[in-house]
Amino acid sequence: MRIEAHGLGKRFGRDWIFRDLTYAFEPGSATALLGPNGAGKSTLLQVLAAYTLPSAGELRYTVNSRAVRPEEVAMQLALCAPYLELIEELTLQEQLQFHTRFRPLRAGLSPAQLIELLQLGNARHKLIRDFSSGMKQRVKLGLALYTDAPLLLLDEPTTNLDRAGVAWYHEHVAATTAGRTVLVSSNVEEEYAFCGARLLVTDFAVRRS
Ligand SMILES: Nc1ncnc2c1ncn2[C@@H]1O[C@H](COP(=O)(O)OP(=O)(O)OP(=O)(O)O)[C@@H](O)[C@H]1O
Repeated sequence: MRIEAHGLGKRFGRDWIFRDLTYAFEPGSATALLGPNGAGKSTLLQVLAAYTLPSAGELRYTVNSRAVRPEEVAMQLALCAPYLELIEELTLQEQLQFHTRFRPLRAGLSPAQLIELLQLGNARHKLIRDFSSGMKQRVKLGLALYTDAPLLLLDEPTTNLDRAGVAWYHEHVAATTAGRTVLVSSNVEEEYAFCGARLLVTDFAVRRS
């Protein structure tokens, strides 16, 4: 997916979080959205995902030269973010089956195959509620990486992962990002090191005099 932002701005009340952001995110590129806590990385990600309306400027989305309306973007993206919840009352297998009723996985992958890729075969019948925070993060990441979508959004992707989990993340990011438009909102160098482009949100902050 190509995302073109022209003069993009977002404010909450009277406070501008960023302003005058003009940038093109290209298919096959991975971009890190960087900045200190509270800079507006997650807000920018949500505006680009068309989850939140911008306060100024325009966004244009295209997939294979076809224009995509903002309300259609949700079905073209895969997202892993701390504010996105799994369904605690389902088992892992039920969660993946539920997800694939609405969104297919890449390359015809089945929920059972994804459970193997997640290395969570022993937990397939366990309730998500009883998963550790690192196990939940691995499921959220696996669903985002392996959902068939041209836009992949990762917000603080290695949250709660141990060393083995971070290694799993690197292996599966490398296997799934080719050809997609990837945005990573992060403060942790090792989770966005693979990104070829960097966008510092504070470059678009509104200075107060
Ligand atoms: N719905 C909202 N209403 C009002 N202010 C908001 C809202 N969402 C975010 N903000 C404010 O916007 C600013 C940017 O927040 P955001 O979460 O985008 O930052 P961030 O760079 O992702 O931070 P972190 O690194 O801590 O995750 C913060 O000052 C935050 O309080």
